[in-house]
Amino acid sequence: MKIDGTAFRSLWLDETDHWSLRIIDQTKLPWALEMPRLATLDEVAHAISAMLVRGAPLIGATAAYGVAIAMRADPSDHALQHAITTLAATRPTAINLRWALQRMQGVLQDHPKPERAETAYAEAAAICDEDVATNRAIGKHGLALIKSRATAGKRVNILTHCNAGWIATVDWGTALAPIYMAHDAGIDVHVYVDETRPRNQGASLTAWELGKHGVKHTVIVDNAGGHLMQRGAIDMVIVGTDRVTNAGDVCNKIGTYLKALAARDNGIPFYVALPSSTIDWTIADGLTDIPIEERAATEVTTMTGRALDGSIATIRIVPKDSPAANPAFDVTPARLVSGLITERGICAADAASLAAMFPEYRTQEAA
Ligand SMILES: CSC[C@H]1O[C@H](OP(=O)(O)O)[C@H](O)[C@@H]1O
Repeated sequence: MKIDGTAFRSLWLDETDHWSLRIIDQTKLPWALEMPRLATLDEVAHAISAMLVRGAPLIGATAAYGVAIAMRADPSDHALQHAITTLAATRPTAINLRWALQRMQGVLQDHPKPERAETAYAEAAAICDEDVATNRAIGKHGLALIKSRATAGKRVNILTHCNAGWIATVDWGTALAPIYMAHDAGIDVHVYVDETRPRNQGASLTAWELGKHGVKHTVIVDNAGGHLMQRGAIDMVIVGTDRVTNAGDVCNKIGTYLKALAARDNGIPFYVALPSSTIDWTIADGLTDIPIEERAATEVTTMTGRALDGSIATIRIVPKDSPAANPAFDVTPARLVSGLITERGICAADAASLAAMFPEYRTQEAA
């Protein structure tokens, strides 16, 4: 995607030191565009756990380069296992992290040590290029859904939750890819952007992305979505996901389940956009088998933003002695999902449809 006319991916190898990684620090958006360099395994691990980079596919791609950076420092078996273990521990919910690390380990574990670094960088680059192509395909399949609702030039109003845009992936995004393509095709599309407390990925990231691309949008508080659906203001919902089970249960940012319930109650289609790397073929029941990340209470009790004097400030919004809980994801049962927008097409959220669309992945036993 472009930022003020310049083409960007969410991560890239440093222009001078080709072994280190450059990222967009998403904790600084939309106030500042900072692109720090990650040169060590620990710097990559911190960038993922502290959400400088976030979004399931981007977490996986960044971790893949984390393995490559580790291999350049030390290509030993011990260093490879340490890198895999360190990166796997950064965030528990997005399956793309495990998928990418298993892929890197599979390529490297029996590979000659002197060639491990070069091979690791090549595999990480392949993961990134595949992600861009996959998301472009998701966009095209999702575009058809939006087109079907743009009858007679009618504006299509779409609600999305959190950020599943190009900065949650290597490029294009998942839930936002169809929206970008609809906008570029001249369809009158408007997006209601859930702010997405407590990290405000919608207010800070989705709004920033859509604004940079010229897509009409309105930021709303998380609790307004149901009200807008009841009053006919929403034509469809498209969200991203961090993990889908082999039976179609969807794990996504906290609050997604409530939007799915409101959509079902109002007869509004609820779509989930995802690459097949986000499907966990080893589990069926999302409620019992997907680990839900519990993040720091301070993400709930404080807020960070730009003060009116232009400075970046963090303020407390909860009494000092009040405890806070911060589950970062929830699970939407497959029965509430209208369809899964994948790189191979629209798939019903059920085991048979997923197995038919991805026959090579047959349901697997948990590792
Ligand atoms: C394209 S995956 C986007 C997915 O990841 C986000 O989680 P986080 O911001 O915590 O990494 C959110 O659940 C999005 O839907």
